[in-house]
Amino acid sequence: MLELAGIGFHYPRRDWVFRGVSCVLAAGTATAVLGPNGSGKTTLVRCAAGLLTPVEGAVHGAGPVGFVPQARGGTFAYPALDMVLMGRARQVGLFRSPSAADRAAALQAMERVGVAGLQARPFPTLSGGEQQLVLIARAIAADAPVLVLDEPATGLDLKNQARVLALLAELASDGLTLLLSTHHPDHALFLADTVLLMGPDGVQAGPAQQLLTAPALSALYGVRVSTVASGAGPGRSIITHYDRPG
Ligand SMILES: Nc1ncnc2c1ncn2[C@@H]1O[C@H](COP(=O)(O)OP(=O)(O)OP(=O)(O)O)[C@@H](O)[C@H]1O
Repeated sequence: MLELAGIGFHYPRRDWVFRGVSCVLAAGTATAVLGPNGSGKTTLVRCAAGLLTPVEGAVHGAGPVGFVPQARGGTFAYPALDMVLMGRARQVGLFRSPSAADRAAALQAMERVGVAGLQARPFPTLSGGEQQLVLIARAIAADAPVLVLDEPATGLDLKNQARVLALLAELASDGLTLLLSTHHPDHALFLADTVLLMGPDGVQAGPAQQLLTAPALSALYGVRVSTVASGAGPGRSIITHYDRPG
């Protein structure tokens, strides 16, 4: 469980990114944050994960949070398995080496995400999508009751997007609390119980099925969007219409 209690944030000497965001994220549910580039999704999920301190309001949570950042290269050439083992820091403790059980948990997380075959590869030599999957495995290996993911599908092909969505749905049904930012309204429709829409007039929180409508998404992104019936998830998919100029 995680609660955002009236949180607001601005960077030093900058305008507010958002204010007054309140939302209760129950165990066993997924919450998706949507909004245009620069609307504050990363800032919000970093506040929720405890990586940034809100300027006003507070984040209440019980227990540790696993965090999946956006994959952006890597400075140190650790093997992918060692990257995932870093997720076990809480279990390993300071000044100790990972146990066989920690290595088994890391490997199991990599298998779940489908990247066990990459375990010996230096992290920076992996493709963007492969790095993203390894970072997801690292957060799963942490065994935290709350998982916060910043655009987890970025850089993933369609099959890996489907794999990650299915895995996240499974983790939510296992009882984890999930919070993710996404540029894919379809993913939010499939996965999320609750959405936070970061619009120019503030942040709207509510049930995904009520807020993810074609008019609301058209207004949020400033493009023509419609919904079609589909067999997947809640039975609706989102179509974006690309207009040629002239
Ligand atoms: N370290 C920082 N210092 C100052 N301003 C920042 C910093 N990080 C982000 N910002 C600004 O805060 C606002 C929100 O940024 P944020 O990265 O949270 O948006 P986002 O919705 O995640 O964007 P995107 O979809 O492009 O990833 C933007 O105007 C951005 O320029």
